[in-house]
Amino acid sequence: MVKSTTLQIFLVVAIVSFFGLLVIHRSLNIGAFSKAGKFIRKSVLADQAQEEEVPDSAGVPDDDSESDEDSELDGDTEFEVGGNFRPGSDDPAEDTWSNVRQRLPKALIIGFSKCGTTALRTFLTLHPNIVSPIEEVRYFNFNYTKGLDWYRRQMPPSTEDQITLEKTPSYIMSPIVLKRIYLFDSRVKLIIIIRDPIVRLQSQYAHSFRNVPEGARKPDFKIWVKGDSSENRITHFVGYTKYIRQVYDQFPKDQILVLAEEDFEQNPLSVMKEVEEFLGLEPAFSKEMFYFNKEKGFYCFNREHEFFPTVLKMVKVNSRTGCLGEDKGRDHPDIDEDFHKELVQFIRPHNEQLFRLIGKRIVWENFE
Ligand SMILES: Nc1ncnc2c1ncn2[C@@H]1O[C@H](COP(=O)(O)OS(=O)(=O)O)[C@@H](OP(=O)(O)O)[C@H]1O
Repeated sequence: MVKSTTLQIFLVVAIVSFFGLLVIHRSLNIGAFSKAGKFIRKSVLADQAQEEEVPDSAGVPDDDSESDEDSELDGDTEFEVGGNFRPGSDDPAEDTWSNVRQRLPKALIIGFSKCGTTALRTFLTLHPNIVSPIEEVRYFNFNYTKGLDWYRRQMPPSTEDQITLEKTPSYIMSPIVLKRIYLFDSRVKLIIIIRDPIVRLQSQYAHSFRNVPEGARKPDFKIWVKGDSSENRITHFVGYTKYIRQVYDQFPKDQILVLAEEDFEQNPLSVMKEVEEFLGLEPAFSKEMFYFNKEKGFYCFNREHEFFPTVLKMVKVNSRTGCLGEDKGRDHPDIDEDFHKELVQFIRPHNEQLFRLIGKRIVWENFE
């Protein structure tokens, strides 16, 4: 009798405790937390799956173009919400705020590596109507299978009146990639920057052997340039005509702007104004935005300019000097006189073809 009463009491206490705990659990919304946990884990896994390296199915030749990752910089490279977002009003109720989102590019810098593409992209972000991701996204060649939504998510937030600009100089190397870009947006604006082919070779050489310790032997420039039959660097680095013709074959000419690194290096403002007009933007660039840094030997950002703090969120620059990192502006190798003559003689007819194609002549010191 006593035993059964104890058992009954025990059962009642157990049932009451069970329901009590259930109520507490619900009221604390623990279930919702664990659901949220599951959701977050799922999203992370999905993101990880998307981040996995996808082999290049387009067979795009590797031009050994440099990733920005190895820059030695001390600038603030974090995006803040808004990136280049400069709302006209501080009032969040204003319409502008609700328009802020990540948008696909309307303009691309598609080539060529070692021709000032980083400096061009970086300086262009000074325009209040241009936003640009800090890294080369390489969507149309190496990350194509990740899909457009992934591509969009690599872009900084922007407002409706801002243009998103992406630069991946290796896009120009493959007609398959150009076709993909056309299918993505047949009206996209394309910017191409070229450089004296001999200087470009020197720049690539300096980049390729950047990690060889001081005093250690580097391969001879001439041997490196000639390579073996499968890797003739002259064909690869001098073939502007072939690659630009492929762009002209795919896109209307008025969507393509060809610039010269030499013009940009010596007078960034005039080149940037040309880009501004090409993109149909209101004039915003001014000479006060830059200064020539003698030590660096290049134009750099003027840190005093009111736009500089905004730009710092989108670019990798040295926040002390406003210059690009040490990976830009490297020392170039000397060229033996006879080999220089040989190069000039070989490349000159290619240049003439190029000038005819783009409809303008460029003054290249090595060919004067
Ligand atoms: N303002 C300014 N600051 C620094 N560097 C400048 C600038 N303007 C043009 N350049 C030249 O840009 C060259 C690098 O070109 P890219 O940025 O296209 O190289 S990469 O393909 O993205 O690696 C780089 O080549 P190297 O001199 O061989 O390093 C520079 O000469």
